[in-house]
Amino acid sequence: MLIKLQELIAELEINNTSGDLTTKITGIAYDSREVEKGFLFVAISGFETDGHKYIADAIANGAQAVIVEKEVEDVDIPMIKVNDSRAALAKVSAKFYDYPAEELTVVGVTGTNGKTTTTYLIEGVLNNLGLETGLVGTIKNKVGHKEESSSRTTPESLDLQRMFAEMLEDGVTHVVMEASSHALALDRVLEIDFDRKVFTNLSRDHLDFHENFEQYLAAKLKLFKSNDKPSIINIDDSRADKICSEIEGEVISYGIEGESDFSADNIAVTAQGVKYDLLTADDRLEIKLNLTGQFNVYNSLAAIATVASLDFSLADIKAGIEKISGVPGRFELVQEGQDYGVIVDYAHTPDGMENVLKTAHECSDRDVIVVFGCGGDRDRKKRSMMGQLGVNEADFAVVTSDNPRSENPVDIIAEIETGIKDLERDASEEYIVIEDRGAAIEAAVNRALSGDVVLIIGKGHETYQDFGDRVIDFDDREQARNAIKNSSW
Ligand SMILES: CC(=O)N[C@H]1[C@@H](OP(=O)(O)OP(=O)(O)OC[C@H]2O[C@@H](n3ccc(=O)[nH]c3=O)[C@H](O)[C@@H]2O)O[C@H](CO)[C@@H](O)[C@@H]1O[C@H](C)C(=O)N[C@@H](C)C(=O)N[C@H](CCC(=O)O)C(=O)O
Ligand SMILES: Nc1ncnc2c1ncn2[C@@H]1O[C@H](COP(=O)(O)OP(=O)(O)OP(=O)(O)O)[C@@H](O)[C@H]1O
Ligand SMILES: N[C@H](CCC[C@H](N)C(=O)O)C(=O)O
Ligand SMILES: [Mg+2]
Repeated sequence: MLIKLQELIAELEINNTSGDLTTKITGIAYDSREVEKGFLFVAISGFETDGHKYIADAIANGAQAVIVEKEVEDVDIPMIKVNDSRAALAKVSAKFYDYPAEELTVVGVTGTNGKTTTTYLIEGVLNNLGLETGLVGTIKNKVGHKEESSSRTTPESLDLQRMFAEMLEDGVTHVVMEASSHALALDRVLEIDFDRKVFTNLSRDHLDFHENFEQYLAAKLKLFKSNDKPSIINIDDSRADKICSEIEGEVISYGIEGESDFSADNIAVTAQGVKYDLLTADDRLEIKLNLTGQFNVYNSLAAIATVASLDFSLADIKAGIEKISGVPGRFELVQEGQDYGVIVDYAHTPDGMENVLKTAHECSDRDVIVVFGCGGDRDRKKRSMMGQLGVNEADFAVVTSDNPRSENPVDIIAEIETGIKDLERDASEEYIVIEDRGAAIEAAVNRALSGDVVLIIGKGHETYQDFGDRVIDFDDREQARNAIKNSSW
């Protein structure tokens, strides 16, 4: 593909340019290491380093032009100076791939918890309706006929536009994607005109990145303010009113507590799934999900409301959603014939942890043993809160390591324990610390008695453990399976 630089930058707000703008561009990169001959390099001032430092590397790799947001001297390829390189990247990427999102029906899901699950449910239902679907999110990216592994929840704008273009080529008509707060704040989804926008819930997370809760909310709000297409909103969330007040288009509400367009009644939770009556203005319909927990009633209501708003019948939606067997690493049961439950879940926020512990108790009247840690280089304040939840909401906790990244796992665990030590009672007998995650899972499994539930949370579908300087293969489900086999059971 070849495009004139002039055309590529036509929609940008430009401060000044230098060099020949009729130069032909063969591709775009925001990382100098990805630049190939004839590429446009977009220099971004990052959090860790600064793309402007790598312009010479980009040129050495074949860059034909560069977009900058800072004054740079001695660059002898065409240069375009803008105010905001990330926004410029989103715009040139959409242009380069000829605005593929405009040809697709794009559903964006945001919220602290439940994005992945809700996108899987929506995509699963649409797929069951016979549509060609694409999926972009934490677990994987389904790009037309192929699957790509995912390193982030929402990819960079350039990567997203490339995926959309490939999806279109493969005949995809509907794309369901997670829109993380990072993506919204960093303009990764800037040039996407979402057809439906879904809000799951808001609780604390990522307060290492967003300065405070209000900024976190503001990032999420960007999705709903982006256009006047319908928004599907969880009306039971305490921020729903604020979000609805900012929405210009139609609001379709769902919830369990308040009055809403899509609500649930007669909820019955078991380890295998949850059953409820779906209520709309015109219908009452029993829904039997293979996913469990009250939180999945919310996720499924969001999915049903979204697909219904795209003019599909509730009967077809029910048939589709009931076929979905589960989402990898989300309340995933590990069964090796043992007489106690072992569940792997991705809860990694206080809210997610509380919900999942509540659900585990609903599935068993015996003890719930939780295994958890907290990720390094992420929100530190949640650590003590999760420590308290571990001993307060479970019958026994095994505190361990998650992905320590650049931090020392011992320090992270100490911060988790601070919450426990702050409690008025002496909770020292209610938990143990085992830093090695595999050994922690083994200890929890060995402790389980008939009917108990071992809940291993935080890593869900992840198949690695990130120690910063090395990443090892690690899968909670596999570890649990081996621990069960090796136990006296
Ligand atoms: C905080 C954050 O989101 N950071 C993202 C951001 O990094 P940054 O701005 O700090 O980049 P940087 O490392 O300083 O580098 C600056 C620029 O120089 C470039 N560079 C760098 C080195 C070099 O040799 N040549 C070169 O050109 C880089 O490609 C970059 O464009 O832009 C980078 C390029 O797109 C991203 O890779 C990086 O994601 C990091 C890896 C990350 O961990 N992000 C996480 C926190 C994230 O985005 N999480 C959300 C939410 C998760 C959820 O709750 O589901 C997600 O959507 O996944
Ligand atoms: N609607 C919900 N409300 C609260 N907790 C939920 C909800 N849905 C899922 N959870 C819990 O949060 C965990 C993560 O769920 P999911 O992966 O669907 O969320 P996510 O928003 O995609 O997370 P991430 O931001 O890390 O990608 C689940 O394993 C479950 O414990
Ligand atoms: N997408 C989230 C997932 C966190 C999962 C947990 N295992 C951790 O590593 O903290 C993040 O990158 O913040
Ligand atoms: Mg996700």
